[in-house]
Amino acid sequence: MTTTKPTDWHDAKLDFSKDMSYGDYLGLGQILSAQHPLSPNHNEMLFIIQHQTSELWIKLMLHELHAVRQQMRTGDLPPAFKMLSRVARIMDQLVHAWDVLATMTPPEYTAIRPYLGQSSGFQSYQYRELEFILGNKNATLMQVHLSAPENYAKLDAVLTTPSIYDEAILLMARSGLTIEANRLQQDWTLPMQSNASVQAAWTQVYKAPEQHWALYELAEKLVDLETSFRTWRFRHVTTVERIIGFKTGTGGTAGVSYLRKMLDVVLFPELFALRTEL
Ligand code: HEM
Ligand SMILES: N[C@@H](CC(=O)c1ccccc1NC=O)C(=O)O
Repeated sequence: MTTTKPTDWHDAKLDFSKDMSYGDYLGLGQILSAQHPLSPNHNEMLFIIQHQTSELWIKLMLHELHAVRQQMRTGDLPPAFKMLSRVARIMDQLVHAWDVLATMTPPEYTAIRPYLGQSSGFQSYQYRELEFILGNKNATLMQVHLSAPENYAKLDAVLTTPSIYDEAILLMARSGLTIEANRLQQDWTLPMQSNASVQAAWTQVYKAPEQHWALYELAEKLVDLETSFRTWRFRHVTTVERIIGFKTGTGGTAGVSYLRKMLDVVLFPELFALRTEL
């Protein structure tokens, strides 16, 4: 008769007919059956999983940033700092993810591209929400989402309310720093515009950090996040140029030249401009 020797996994639970398992908890049935390549090309699985994992990480960034915005409204900054650090590390992870996608060569992608139709990352509502909640508002781009009312409503709620950066400015005003009244009651759907009183207030913070420590720390967390985001944009455009050259985008933009313009976006303009004054 053979006897089983006790091992490190001897007491491991093996029967999940009645109990919640790993896959049940994580909803793996749904997640792992959501890859549906349309082309016969081997590399399409990479393309799909790269985008799906990016969207999952963006979902987590949004989850964190909505909580950050709430904590900023109530003035509870230490938990917000921790969440902002997490968001910046997620963005760094997405920066490194470009290395995986860059293993796809132009002929490999060319075999997949005709199957993508007019779909494009340009239509990612989570990505647009990420831009909006950080302050890069663009009301025109809402049109893309008219055909999906639930996504439209969520995006509209973020478009029409103060961004994380607006909340930082409101917080500065509540802390006694002088901010122009117009900037505190503006139309929140407007694109980012630099404001002299905001820059002057941040400059005061940076010139006397010990008097404004929480705002100082918040500012540096935002600069960290913007730095990671800029790196993501840069890796996107360089990876795209490497794979499709200067072809127009499936989403209808000029492609690389559109993405290059996006490198000029500054999410928190005064935080960068003030550095010249220090
Ligand atoms: C082979 C890989 C990729 C190519 C060739 C590519 C190409 C492009 C192009 C040409 C655009 C401009 C819009 C258009 O006309 O289509 C665009 C936009 C965009 N792509 Fe990609 N992309 C790639 C991978 C990715 C990945 C992995 C993500 C991650 C989620 C992504 C997210 C986006 C987003 C969010 C936009 C909109 C950017 C904005 O409006 O600022 N792309 N992409
Ligand atoms: N805009 C890309 C297509 C593309 O990359 C894409 C298509 C469908 C789903 C996600 C995509 N990724 C990012 O834009 C292109 O022009 O090739």
